[in-house]
Amino acid sequence: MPANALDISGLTVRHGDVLAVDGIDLRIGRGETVALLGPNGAGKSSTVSAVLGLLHPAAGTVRVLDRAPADAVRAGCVGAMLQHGGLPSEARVGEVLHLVRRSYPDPWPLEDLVATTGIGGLHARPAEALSGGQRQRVVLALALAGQPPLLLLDEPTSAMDVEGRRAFWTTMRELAARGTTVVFATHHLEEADAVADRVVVLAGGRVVADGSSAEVRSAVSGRTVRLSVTEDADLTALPGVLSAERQAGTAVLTTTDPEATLRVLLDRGIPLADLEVRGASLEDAVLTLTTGAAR
Ligand SMILES: Nc1ncnc2c1ncn2[C@@H]1O[C@H](COP(=O)(O)OP(=O)(O)OP(=O)(O)O)[C@@H](O)[C@H]1O
Repeated sequence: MPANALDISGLTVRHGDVLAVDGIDLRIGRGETVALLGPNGAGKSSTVSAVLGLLHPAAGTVRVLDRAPADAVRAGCVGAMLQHGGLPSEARVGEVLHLVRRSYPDPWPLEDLVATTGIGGLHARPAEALSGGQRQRVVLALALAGQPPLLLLDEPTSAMDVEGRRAFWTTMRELAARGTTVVFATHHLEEADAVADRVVVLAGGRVVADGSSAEVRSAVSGRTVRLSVTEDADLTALPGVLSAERQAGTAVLTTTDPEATLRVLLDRGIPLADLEVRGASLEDAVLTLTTGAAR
């Protein structure tokens, strides 16, 4: 059995004149749950498309479970949810599910699949009559129908409500616990933080960070200090402070030395009302890492 679910070397993807992916190397081991993060246009979807064999790289190689992408897909090793994944509009959900399950040698048992993806009650519904979130759940069911060892998900929860998202990530955690490799692109950084054991940050078609969420967050120095302040509070020349903003009576300070900053605030007689000190969030880290890196 191959050790890696994905082996990407020097992957370069062009769409006409646009260099979407600029020579990335990425190895993802079996059973990992990996979030692909980065701003619009960073190259996440293009990478996913190359892994699915939907486009030809301009350079580099992609191996999926030690096979060429199209072979891996044909062998039923990959389940995918794409941003623009279509469903035949007039076909009923039950029919599509039946057809897709039938094409796999060892399909996911129907009742369990329906319960897991929360699509009970949608069987007789034509695809065109589904809400955005329902459609995403049906597409998930289709992606899981063959019990693939690798799941590739491009913004899978973008149309789901809070409950749908929670259920979705619970399913993903269960799949990961069973050894499924899950690779997902998202703009919901709190989901990546909670679910992924590794995050890969892309910007301008390159990998700008790769590690656990804690590692990526720690690459960004600075803590955020928030406190309620009056208009005349002097926030100038505070030690350690990289940036200071006021937002409707709240001061937001980014500082490399919260203790020194707070000591001087106290010396100036500024009360530490509603004080909150926190480390960089994944969102702060991704913003810092990708600002200026995108083309
Ligand atoms: N079919 C296409 N034709 C021309 N340019 C494209 C095409 N698809 C993507 N691009 C360009 O390639 C670059 C990378 O796009 P890609 O969709 O891979 O980024 P992304 O990180 O998935 O972005 P998003 O978060 O907005 O989905 C962008 O500059 C985009 O405009």
